[in-house]
Amino acid sequence: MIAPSILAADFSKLGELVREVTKAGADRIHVDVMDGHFVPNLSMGSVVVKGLRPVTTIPLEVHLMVEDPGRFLDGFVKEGADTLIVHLEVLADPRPMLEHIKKALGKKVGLAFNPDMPIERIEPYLRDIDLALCMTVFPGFGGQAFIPDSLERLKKLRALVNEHNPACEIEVDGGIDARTIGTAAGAGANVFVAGTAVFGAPAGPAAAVKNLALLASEQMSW
Ligand SMILES: O=C(CO)[C@@H](O)[C@H](O)COP(=O)(O)O
Ligand SMILES: [Co+2]
Repeated sequence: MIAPSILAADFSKLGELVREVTKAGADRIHVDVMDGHFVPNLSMGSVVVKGLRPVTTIPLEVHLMVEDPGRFLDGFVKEGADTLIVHLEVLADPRPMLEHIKKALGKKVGLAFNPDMPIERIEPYLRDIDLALCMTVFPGFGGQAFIPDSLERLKKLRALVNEHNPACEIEVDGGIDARTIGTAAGAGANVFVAGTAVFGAPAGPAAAVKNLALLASEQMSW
């Protein structure tokens, strides 16, 4: 599955671009939310989800790179978010929030973690989540290079997901492009966030979505 990240889109044409990737077969839209504290950058809030909701029928997933995600969940749900992804780094005890998103808010829940988080730390929560978001760059900016060590981490994560919750998706985020998507798929990922590789593609976003989906599907042998 391909999840174009709108962080790399031309915001003056956001609706048009989201319509284009939807038509090209994108599976979900990835919305990067940054608070300037958890990551050294600011991005967008629930008003963007509100604007995009009528534009596309595919799910909108919100990647909350914020220190205090609990403050923002209701707002994103109200505006039409389908999946809420929170970072393990900011949660002393993740379970109450994971359960709140799933049971009280009735939304899909993702748990994200940075490239320096030991994979074993995710294991206790795999049964509580719909999606494990393995960062393949340090969060905060689009256009960074995929960290090669991520491949070994993905293999470990795939083994743990298969053992505990095979329905849990493994999403990769950061530096995913035509050169890296195949190896990430081969190592165990099945959802691919791509910002620059979609919205900055010389051939255009629609062609990029189709090409990335093809390259990933050829390598998913696990
Ligand atoms: O969460 C983030 C960055 O913190 C990502 O979702 C980026 O937006 C992906 O951008 P590319 O690396 O694909 O350009
Ligand atoms: Co993201």
